[in-house]
Amino acid sequence: MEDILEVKDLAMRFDKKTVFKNVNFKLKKGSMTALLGPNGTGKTTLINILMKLLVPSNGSFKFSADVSLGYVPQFRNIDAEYPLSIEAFVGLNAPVIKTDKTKKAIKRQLEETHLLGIKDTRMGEASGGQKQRAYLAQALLDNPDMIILDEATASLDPTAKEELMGLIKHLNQKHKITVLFVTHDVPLAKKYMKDYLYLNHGTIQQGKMDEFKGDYE
Ligand SMILES: Nc1ncnc2c1ncn2[C@@H]1O[C@H](COP(=O)(O)OP(=O)(O)OP(=O)(O)O)[C@@H](O)[C@H]1O
Repeated sequence: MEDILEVKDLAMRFDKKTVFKNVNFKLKKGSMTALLGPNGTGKTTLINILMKLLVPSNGSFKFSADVSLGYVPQFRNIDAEYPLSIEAFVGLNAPVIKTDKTKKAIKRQLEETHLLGIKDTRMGEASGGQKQRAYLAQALLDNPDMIILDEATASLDPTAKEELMGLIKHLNQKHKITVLFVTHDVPLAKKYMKDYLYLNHGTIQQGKMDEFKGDYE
């Protein structure tokens, strides 16, 4: 299987503090990888570099040609008063004037993420799992080849976690979407992901998820 991402000698320093260095890895198209590591080891920093929100101090990375990336953040910045409906929120990732084609695409993603029945619910009053699926639907509007989820299951209850992960697995199997999933939840990663990247002590290791033996859980 072809690579979708190649990371070479990546390093990140903030002022004098080196977060990581010599980070090298490749991800295959259609792979499911957990990005693990203790707090503060640079998982979010690495994602921000891949999303081109940060410029690395050293090294380079390359996605395969024409790759479309989707990003699913944690929903923590949505407060109870947030006025938009789930449908309108998903549509934020589309032009303001919605053509019929766009409206259909939004409907399809609401269906895909099991939100169509509650599309008029206000985001502010949606449950954590529903909010997270709305972020996922938003990211899916771009028809991504790869999605990056940053601690998307943190603060969800067990049922919502399983539902989100089931959906991610379905997207991987049905649409061959490559998944990079940042998490602290090793059991969940063992259940749903195939490979791991483990960021610790300033560098990275890669392996098969069922063989992961990190010194933290
Ligand atoms: N803009 C910045 N300026 C200076 N230091 C930063 C900046 N962003 C992150 N850091 C530092 O880089 C280190 C890695 O942070 P990062 O948020 O990437 O870790 P993380 O592995 O995602 O942590 P967590 O699991 O707690 O989310 C931390 O020590 C953090 O304080």
